[in-house]
Amino acid sequence: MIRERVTVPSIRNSKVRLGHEPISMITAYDFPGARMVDQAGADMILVGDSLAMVVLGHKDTLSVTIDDMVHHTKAVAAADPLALIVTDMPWMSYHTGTKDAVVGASKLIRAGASAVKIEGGAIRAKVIKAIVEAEIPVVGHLGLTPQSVNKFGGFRVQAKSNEQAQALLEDAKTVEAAGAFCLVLEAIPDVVAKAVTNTLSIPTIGIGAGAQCDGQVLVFHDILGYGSKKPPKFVKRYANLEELGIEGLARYVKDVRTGHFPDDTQTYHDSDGVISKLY
Ligand SMILES: Nc1nc(=O)c2c([nH]1)NC[C@@H]1CN(c3ccc(C(=O)N[C@@H](CCC(=O)O)C(=O)O)cc3)CN21
Ligand SMILES: CC(C)C(=O)C(=O)O
Ligand SMILES: [Mg+2]
Repeated sequence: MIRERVTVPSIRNSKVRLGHEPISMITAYDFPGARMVDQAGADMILVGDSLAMVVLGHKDTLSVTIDDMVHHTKAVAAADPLALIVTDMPWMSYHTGTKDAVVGASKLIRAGASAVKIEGGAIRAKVIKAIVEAEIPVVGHLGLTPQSVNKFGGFRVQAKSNEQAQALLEDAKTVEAAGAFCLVLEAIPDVVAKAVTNTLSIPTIGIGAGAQCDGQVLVFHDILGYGSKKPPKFVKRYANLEELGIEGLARYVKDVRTGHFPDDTQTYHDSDGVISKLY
């Protein structure tokens, strides 16, 4: 089967209950990463603000700016993936008013994203609406919204009480009504994600939200075992890139030290014999 370019309408229509297979989404932050994700056949690439943590080594996602997200979106878009590129609106790029939010979102679109992602429910309805009205597709994000880390007092599983679960369902309806075309659900009990998935007509994409969502997303570095920090419970590791990488790098270091690199195949010669005496 020839893979087609993934579009916003094709994702919007991908509810599992309508017979579609689950949506697969993976983060990428640069050109080689985007190539790998696209060649793996993922439907969507998320240029996540998790970039702050997994690429830059910071303790949370609050340090990255709209300019950082533009920079990395350009690198991902340079891979010209068939997967749909969604870029996170970073912290404080949509909290200061709808105009700032729309201008910020437009920068991400000009950098090569096809949609932007916004964390939060009812409190962000106005801003989601404004961006959608500017004809920029929006992905919602509820549950463990990492930009709320200081409010939550850490990266904690959300919607664990009946009251909070009901509030999350209401937020999800509000995000859909505001015009989002899909919704990420992060670190919530599976029963809550199931209720949201069954209630909404836009697809849900889970990360630590159980198997009932219309899709799944994980961080590139978590899937590949690239980066040494302990990943969250919801991660399944499919490779150990760090181990593989260290092994390759160590062989290079050893070859340099023992004089086995470079050899003739990696060396240029004066093949025309024109270089005689050099002083
Ligand atoms: N590598 C990585 N993977 C991610 O999925 C990810 C990031 N970084 N950075 C941005 C956010 C932050 N995320 C996180 C980070 C930590 C936990 C975590 O430690 N969770 C605990 C449960 C905490 C509790 O509720 O008590 C766990 O053990 O899973 C969860 C999500 C998800 N995102
Ligand atoms: C974890 C996903 C959903 C995300 O927002 C990110 O990678 O920044
Ligand atoms: Mg994010």
